[in-house]
Amino acid sequence: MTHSVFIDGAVGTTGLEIRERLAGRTEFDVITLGGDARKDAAARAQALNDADFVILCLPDDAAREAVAMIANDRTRVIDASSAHRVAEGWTYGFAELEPAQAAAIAESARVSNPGCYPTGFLALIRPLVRTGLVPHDWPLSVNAVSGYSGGGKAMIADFESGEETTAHRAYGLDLSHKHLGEMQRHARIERAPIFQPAVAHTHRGMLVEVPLPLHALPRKPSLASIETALRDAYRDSPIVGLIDSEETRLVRIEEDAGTDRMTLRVFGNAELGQARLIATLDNLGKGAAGAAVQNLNIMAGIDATAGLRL
Ligand SMILES: NC(=O)C1=CN([C@@H]2O[C@H](COP(=O)(O)OP(=O)(O)OC[C@H]3O[C@@H](n4cnc5c(N)ncnc54)[C@H](OP(=O)(O)O)[C@@H]3O)[C@@H](O)[C@H]2O)C=CC1
Ligand SMILES: CC(=O)N[C@@H](CCC(=O)OP(=O)(O)O)C(=O)O
Repeated sequence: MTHSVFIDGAVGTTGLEIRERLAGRTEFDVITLGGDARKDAAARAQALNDADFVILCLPDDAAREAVAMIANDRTRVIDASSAHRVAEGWTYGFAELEPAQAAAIAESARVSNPGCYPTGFLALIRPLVRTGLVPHDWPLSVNAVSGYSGGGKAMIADFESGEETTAHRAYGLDLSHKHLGEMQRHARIERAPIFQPAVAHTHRGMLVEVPLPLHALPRKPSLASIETALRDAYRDSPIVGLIDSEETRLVRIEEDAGTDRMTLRVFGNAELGQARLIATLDNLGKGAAGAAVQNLNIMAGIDATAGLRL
């Protein structure tokens, strides 16, 4: 059976990456709009209603508009934007997050892709909260660096034109980044973490870190118990995995760039009771296009890893 898939925003950074992953897939008939039609309301409304699946690779407002244009009960939506990540009636499209999440995605008509930073943060923290090693009210923080493609076409142009020459810049300085809501909601914690994002002068890739003072946590978990909780959570995943970090001395932002996988590592100093958890992923891979294609596969009842770069 062939499913029709309309990519709205197909010439943007995320849209192009999804097209590459779906090229040559016989299960899907990919529809895109070219030229003036790609922003023409009537052409988009028709494509949105004709398709079995729609993948929205648009700014938030345009994504909300696109959803409002769907006037049938058949078309199923995957939204790559941040418009619906904590919205009523939407399933959070992070298949590995909870034991029943992939099944919920498979049944859903409205799936929201996670943000790239929350993908790293939640992968590290949710299993620790679920198992009680980190309490729901613990004051968490997350430090993260992204490649500049995380800012889409506009940021790519800034860095590649030479207008922005920095090696590394911190932002989100008002501590109100748009990813806070989904981090809090889906980690199931009582307060948003202190989030310290930055952009590096590299095209793609991410390094997301959560520091944990183990000595101060109520259960005083060991590094080994943190590692076990994470290993157990992703034991069956071909996409998210914990690697043994004993011999690791450096972690590069590009570690998983160009792939759709995510790698977790636990470092620490047992004597001081301190841990440093690190996730690496590609902002355009598991952070965007890889997750969208994974969700599409799951919703279509196909092997979740089909077409992914692992
Ligand atoms: N880049 C990343 O790493 C990630 C991005 N995302 C999210 O994915 C979405 C897309 O981001 P990204 O690909 O980076 O952004 P880009 O700016 O690269 O692409 C967005 C595309 O949407 C098009 N567009 C804008 N408004 C409309 C409209 N009204 N109708 C039709 N097309 C429209 C733009 O057209 P034009 O070409 O004319 O500007 C552009 O091609 C965003 O919501 C972003 O937040 C999510 C995770 C990671
Ligand atoms: C480097 C950079 O600017 N990154 C983007 C997030 C990219 C991402 O996850 O996209 P969503 O907009 O879909 O959440 C930012 O911080 O706003």
